[in-house]
Amino acid sequence: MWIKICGNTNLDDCLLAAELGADAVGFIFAHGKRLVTAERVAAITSQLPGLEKIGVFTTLDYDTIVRTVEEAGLTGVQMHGGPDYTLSERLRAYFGDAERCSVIQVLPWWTDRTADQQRSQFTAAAREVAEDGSADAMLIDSRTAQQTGGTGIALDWAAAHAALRGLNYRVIAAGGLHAGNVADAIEMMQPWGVDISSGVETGTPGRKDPARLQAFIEAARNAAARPLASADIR
Ligand SMILES: O=C(O)c1ccccc1NCC(=O)[C@H](O)[C@H](O)COP(=O)(O)O
Repeated sequence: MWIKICGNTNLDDCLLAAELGADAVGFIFAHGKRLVTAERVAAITSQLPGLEKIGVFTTLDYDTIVRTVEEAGLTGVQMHGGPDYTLSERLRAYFGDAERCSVIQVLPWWTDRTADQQRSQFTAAAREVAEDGSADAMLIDSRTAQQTGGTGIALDWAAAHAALRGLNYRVIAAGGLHAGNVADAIEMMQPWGVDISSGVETGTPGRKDPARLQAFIEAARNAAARPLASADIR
């Protein structure tokens, strides 16, 4: 199970995430409570060996993304403004393989719409990401009319899983996860990875709570090690 801790703003939280066994840390280059600059992130990533460093973008501007990846020392891009297949392909062509820079396409799950209202559009978008093939994974995240990401709201994992059925592609589950619900999310969605931000914070957005961080990573690792109760393995 690939585990990403998102919305970081300081080195200490990233070092702790690495020590506790996270695979990736994320930084938000989009307006909101956890916005960071490339300069600030460069000071963090230069002291973080061996961990994936993912930049989260709502912009679809190719030049801005490439420049930020290079200035901030990132190893991956999470595209919250799309999906945009042309941009994904251009980033893949520029950076080469995922070793240099992975590309994650975000598919929104609208928490203010029912599963029936969004299923067909969601499934069509997921199929397009899979058929296009230029992204390394698709990340399913809660979206509201007000917030593009970092909502802290859980989505309907079973409905999302059903809408993704038959797709042979890496899926990352996100949106409102925490130590108490990640096992259910893993059981119901059967993702390749999980991503969290708000659920490992207590007060200030962008500051991670060590106890919550540890509890989340342990819960995700334990859940991933258990055989699935459901026989429905994608
Ligand atoms: O966190 C933000 O402020 C943000 C703003 C715009 C786009 C994405 C943003 N965050 C992305 C994430 O932190 C995570 O990838 C994901 O949304 C999970 O967040 P959470 O529900 O808080 O666990």
